[in-house]
Amino acid sequence: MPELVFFSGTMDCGKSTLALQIEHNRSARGLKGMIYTRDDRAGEGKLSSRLGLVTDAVEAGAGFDLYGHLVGHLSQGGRCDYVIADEAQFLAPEQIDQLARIVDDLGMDAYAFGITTDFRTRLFPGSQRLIELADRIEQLQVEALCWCGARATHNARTVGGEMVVEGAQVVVGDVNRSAEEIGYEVLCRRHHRRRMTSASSHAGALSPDVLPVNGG
Ligand SMILES: Nc1ncnc2c1ncn2[C@@H]1O[C@H](COP(=O)(O)OP(=O)(O)O)[C@@H](O)[C@H]1O
Ligand SMILES: Cc1cn([C@H]2C[C@H](O)[C@@H](COP(=O)(O)O)O2)c(=O)[nH]c1=O
Repeated sequence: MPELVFFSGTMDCGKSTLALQIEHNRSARGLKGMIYTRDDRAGEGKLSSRLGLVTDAVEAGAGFDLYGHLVGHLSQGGRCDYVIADEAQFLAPEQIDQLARIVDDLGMDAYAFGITTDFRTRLFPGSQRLIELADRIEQLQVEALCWCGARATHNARTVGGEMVVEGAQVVVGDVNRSAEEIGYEVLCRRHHRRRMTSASSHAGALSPDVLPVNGG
């Protein structure tokens, strides 16, 4: 049975890398995928991973009909065996419904990748709809870590180095940005609640470079 699968996690946990791996493995066996994305950091019509891989994709902007686009592609003799949608948190709920329709009416697997919650710990509308509709929700195996070493479960936004909890829901950006820029950092819930980023906690590396000197 074809499935709508939501691969979710924090920023920087390897979602786009997995999307590219799924695409690579299927196309290596002669299958054809349709890749959608929206507002990738690498620019319009790109699906990029921090590991340096990037591929072309169809930009699914506001009002773009994924189901209609795919039916148009097929009716012009194009082939498609599966669908990938990256940055799916940015898709509108009706676009997620279109993904579900692709699965049910066209009989294709659809793999959606995205973060679940925003910097305020609120669901993105697209992610909420995926949670409502997906056949399966998969958490990525490679966990991103908070500066304290716990599993990172939340995304923090920083402005001028300070964590903020107010602002526009969508601001395209990245982790490890300089303090002057708008940036993001993944945190565990405890430190997100306490608004403690690695900078504000003065956290060093998780593993100290120098062993503690024994007083004797
Ligand atoms: N220099 C590197 N060496 C090894 N792995 C890296 C490196 N840079 C990034 N990564 C891996 O890539 C992951 C981020 O992948 P990416 O697909 O861009 O994440 P996401 O799409 O979830 O934001 C990091 O969690 C890390 O595991
Ligand atoms: C938390 C949060 C993130 N974003 C943006 C920042 C990035 O452009 C993407 C996430 O991409 P990734 O490949 O998963 O790192 O989302 C945002 O707009 N609003 C937020 O609250």
